[in-house]
Amino acid sequence: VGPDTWAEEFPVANGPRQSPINIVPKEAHYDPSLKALKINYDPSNTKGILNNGHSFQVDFVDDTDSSTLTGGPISGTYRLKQFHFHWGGSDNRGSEHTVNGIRFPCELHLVHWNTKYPSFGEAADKPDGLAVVGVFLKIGAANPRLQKVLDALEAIKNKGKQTTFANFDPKTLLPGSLAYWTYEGSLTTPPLLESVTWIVLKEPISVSPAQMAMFRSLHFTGDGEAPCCMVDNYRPPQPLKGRLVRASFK
Ligand SMILES: NS(=O)(=O)c1ccc(C(=O)NCc2ccccc2F)cc1
Ligand SMILES: [Zn+2]
Repeated sequence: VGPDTWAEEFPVANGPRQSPINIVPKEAHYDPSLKALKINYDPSNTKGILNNGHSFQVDFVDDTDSSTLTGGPISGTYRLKQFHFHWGGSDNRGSEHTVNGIRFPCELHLVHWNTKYPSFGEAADKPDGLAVVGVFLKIGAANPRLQKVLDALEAIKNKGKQTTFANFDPKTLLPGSLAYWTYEGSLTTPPLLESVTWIVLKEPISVSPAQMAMFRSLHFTGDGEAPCCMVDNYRPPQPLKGRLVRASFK
């Protein structure tokens, strides 16, 4: 049921480009040819918020190029599909990527698909199909931009619940610096497809302990089931298998 059993049904779980990974900054290669990230999101594309039973996600209308990611390590235009988070049962764990073995309490993923393919579903199994921007959350002051998302959670406490969520600009969740590490990886949940160019921002954003408690108030379980708090929905770091991690900064 957890990450240790996934290889039985999804053999790619032991593949050559699995995610997440532990990032060792000293072993990352600064690549001066890496471009700056270009992120343009249209808040009116916000479609709704859903408890999918393993996280919650905010979905976006992705039938036009109005919310896109370009530049950085990618070529072409990738459209924002959704963003979601991974978090722990306590503040000492929760992120999927780690930095020098340090785990953050939470990690944000902004999921984009390559418009050279007709849809997310078509892009999801191509080696250059997806690009996910990862942002670490670090315990500190309450994050007012995050609070708007967290205020919607009481309406989607249980698996399968969804509600309207409008006019949210995910760009407000990004840190001041867009400096990043990048490597070729995979989805971190089944089907674990090896189709993701990972772009992990170096600078974390803040989250308060009270805000972390709001993440942990969600349930993995559906209405009528014995409630089970949604926590520790992260996959631990996977073997690097010789992959290069590049840095956009010195
Ligand atoms: N944690 S993450 O690496 O950012 C991640 C992002 C997206 C998915 C996803 O869309 N899964 C469903 C799915 C997968 C493949 C095809 C269609 C799907 F709906 C899973 C993991
Ligand atoms: Zn994720």
